[in-house]
Amino acid sequence: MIDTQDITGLVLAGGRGSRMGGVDKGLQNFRGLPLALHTLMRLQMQVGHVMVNANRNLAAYEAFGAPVWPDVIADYAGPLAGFLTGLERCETPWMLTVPCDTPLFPLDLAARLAAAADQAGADIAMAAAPEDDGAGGTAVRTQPVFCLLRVDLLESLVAFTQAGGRKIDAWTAQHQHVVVPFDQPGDDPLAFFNANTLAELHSLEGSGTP
Ligand SMILES: Nc1nc2c(ncn2[C@@H]2O[C@H](COP(=O)(O)OP(=O)(O)OP(=O)(O)O)[C@@H](O)[C@H]2O)c(=O)[nH]1
Ligand SMILES: [Mg+2]
Repeated sequence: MIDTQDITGLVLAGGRGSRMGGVDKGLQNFRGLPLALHTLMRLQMQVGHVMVNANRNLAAYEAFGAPVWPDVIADYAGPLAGFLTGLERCETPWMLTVPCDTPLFPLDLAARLAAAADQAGADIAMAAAPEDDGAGGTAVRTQPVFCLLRVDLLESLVAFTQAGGRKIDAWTAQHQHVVVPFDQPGDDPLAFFNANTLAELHSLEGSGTP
């Protein structure tokens, strides 16, 4: 059994935030708190340890009280650069990544990913959730930035990124992985809605979901 206390949660806040006008997304206000702090608190109650990956305004992130690590590879190489940075710093056997722009993510994310990884004997468990399919319906899509992974995959990720790899799916496909759908009765349809623009952030802030 994977003990959720053996998981370190990593808040991914290292992006450019270009669709938000280039602001530091994690520091935008959400229900009275910086978005990344809201995310950190929601993650902290699910796992044993937490840390933050950020590339700007590091002092503001450090004020949250958790360790803050900037990308170990340069030039905003994408979320996988955050995975790599976290794996290098992680001191528990498992790490769970969560992006800072999806503040209503499930309160049972860590527990369900851990249970599925256990059951499948997998090294990686990723969430999947219903999304607009662009044709008036919904389709369940993998949300690869919600990723529980074994920390001993570090060497593999170093090799993948050194060879120029940047796509999360291309890397996870090389390992035993399981996809966990969060589309069960009782699952919040807004849980994986990510705010890429300020308008999206404000609409999420006003939703009834706690
Ligand atoms: N460490 C790190 N994280 C990143 C990078 N790019 C994106 N992310 C993170 O990956 C998650 C998903 O990112 P997106 O919403 O696609 O990108 P973003 O940079 O936040 O915003 P856009 O520039 O508008 O795409 C967010 O949590 C980002 O903080 C990067 O270069 N380095
Ligand atoms: Mg996003």
